[in-house]
Amino acid sequence: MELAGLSVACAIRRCYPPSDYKGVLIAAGPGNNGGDGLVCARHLYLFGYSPVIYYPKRSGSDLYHRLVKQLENFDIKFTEEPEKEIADGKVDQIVDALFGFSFKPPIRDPFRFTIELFESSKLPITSVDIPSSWDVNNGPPSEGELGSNFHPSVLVSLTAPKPASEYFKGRHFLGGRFISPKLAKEWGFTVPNYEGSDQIVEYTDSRI
Ligand SMILES: NC(=O)C1=CN([C@@H]2O[C@H](COP(=O)(O)OP(=O)(O)OC[C@H]3O[C@@H](n4cnc5c(N)ncnc54)[C@H](O)[C@@H]3O)[C@@H](O)[C@H]2O)[C@@H](O)CC1
Repeated sequence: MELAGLSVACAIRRCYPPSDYKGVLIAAGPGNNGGDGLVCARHLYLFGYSPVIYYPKRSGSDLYHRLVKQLENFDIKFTEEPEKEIADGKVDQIVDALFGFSFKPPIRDPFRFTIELFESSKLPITSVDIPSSWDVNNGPPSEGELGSNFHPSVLVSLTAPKPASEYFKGRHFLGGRFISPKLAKEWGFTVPNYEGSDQIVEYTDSRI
């Protein structure tokens, strides 16, 4: 989770630098995808961004309490009103860390509101592992359903791209520099040649 969140922060740093996109709203869901978002928020802060976190359904586990505590130690702000942060001009970009591969439709509250916010927003959005509301295998919901108009500008696939990424049209990165060649072979993944201290590789790159 730590390296996954760092990978996402590195992709954001490459696409949307803090000089132009300082204010970041991180929408964190109740599972591990949300945990990646919480870790990402901490790294974004350390990279010079001003993160604000919307985390409406908190996990009760100790790991998540500790992630929240680390954020509080940096005085990183939590909000219950992400739409107000956007309306007040405090947000230049959004991180979608609501759901990853364990999402099962239909979307339940309070997340319907968040997907509507994503769909109506003109701000750049980076999705963690899978765009939230998309099915891990079949991609975006059918036309007319909530989420069918949600098309983030950046996707950071973790460990390996999921089938849904074939429907994605923006900048696509692979992150998660923690898989051993042995495990990759067992599971049929391709591990790219991450350069130097890089945590991500972009899918236009011959190293993947
Ligand atoms: N290789 C791996 O397994 C890794 C996984 N990671 C992250 O873990 C994610 C998967 O994490 P999880 O399995 O915890 O699951 P998710 O974080 O994808 O989502 C599960 C949570 O979403 C809720 N949920 C599911 N469908 C819903 C719906 N329709 N409406 C409202 N709530 C809904 C569930 O109740 C559960 O709390 C990945 O996508 C990735 O982001 C990374 O941390 C790194 C490595």
